[in-house]
Amino acid sequence: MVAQQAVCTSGSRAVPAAVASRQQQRRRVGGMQARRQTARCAASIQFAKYQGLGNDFILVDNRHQAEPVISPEQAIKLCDRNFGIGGDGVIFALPPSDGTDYSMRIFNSDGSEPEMCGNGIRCLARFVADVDGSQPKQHKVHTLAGLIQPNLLADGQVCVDMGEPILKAADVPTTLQPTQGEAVVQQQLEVDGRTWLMTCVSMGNPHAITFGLADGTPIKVAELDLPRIGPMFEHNPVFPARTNTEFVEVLSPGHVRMHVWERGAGRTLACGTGACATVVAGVLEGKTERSCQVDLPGGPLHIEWREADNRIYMTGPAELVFSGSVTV
Ligand SMILES: N[C@H](CCC[C@H](N)C(=O)O)C(=O)O
Repeated sequence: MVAQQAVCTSGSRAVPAAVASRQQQRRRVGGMQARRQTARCAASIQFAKYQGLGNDFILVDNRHQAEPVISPEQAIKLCDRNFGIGGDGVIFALPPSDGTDYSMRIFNSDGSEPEMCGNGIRCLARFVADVDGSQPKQHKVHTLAGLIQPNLLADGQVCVDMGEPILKAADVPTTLQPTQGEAVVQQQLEVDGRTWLMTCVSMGNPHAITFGLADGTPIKVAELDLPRIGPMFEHNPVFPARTNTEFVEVLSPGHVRMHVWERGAGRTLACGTGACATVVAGVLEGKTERSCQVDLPGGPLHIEWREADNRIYMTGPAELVFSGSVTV
């Protein structure tokens, strides 16, 4: 995206001399302001494109300053797949906080800022290790969802300690009524003229998971019309912060298939926090084991909701696609 130059084109109609010279003066000043504006705004930014199961991100090493060098509005343009670099979001490595190695922030492709991104933090850990030339090891990352710890494995995969799930309805957040203590499990929700059974889980960001309808009809992911029904869940008033929505088909207690409509990014090929939330929901609903393979359109993630510490561990890939520079 090249910085916009203000281009003034003056009409060819005749005007009185006094007015013409005032107009000429204004044009001169305007031109200088435009050049100054362009000079002030234009900056060439180095980036790298990474993807985790096709959930792709523009990564920026922003550890030299606390504020992201790209604004949410610029992130929208950079994520555009025709007029920009293309991506599901922009992720920043920022200076450390509270004794961590670095911090993470992310802007979705709609410019909104989520608390956390599972595929994204795998990509970020790989990116930082590539930039620093460091060996595989555990990173401590400060995020809006708290401390998250990606571990770069020797086989190239990344295993992330995603912390504990948040189940209290008000903290997801959702206004759906709890059904199991403070948790919303298989609660009914009318969408698109059908009654869905929803389980709500936060991984720092909100997720609404459904395995099927109240009449017992199970999800068949191949039959979903996500572009049509996804926004009906994302913007539903029972989700005050909007929501990511996961549609899950059970293949076996240790193996599910999941398609996702993401808050602020729409249909993506994979969602790491969504896969974690899916396994939590599956266990709460008695449909899956705590250790489960989640098949997404972009590929599989392995998720374990460890009983011993109540923490969720996600293992999957993170790969460099290309790097470059962009003027914003
Ligand atoms: N769109 C999500 C953030 C990205 C999550 C997803 N890409 C992941 O891998 O967890 C939200 O607004 O909560």
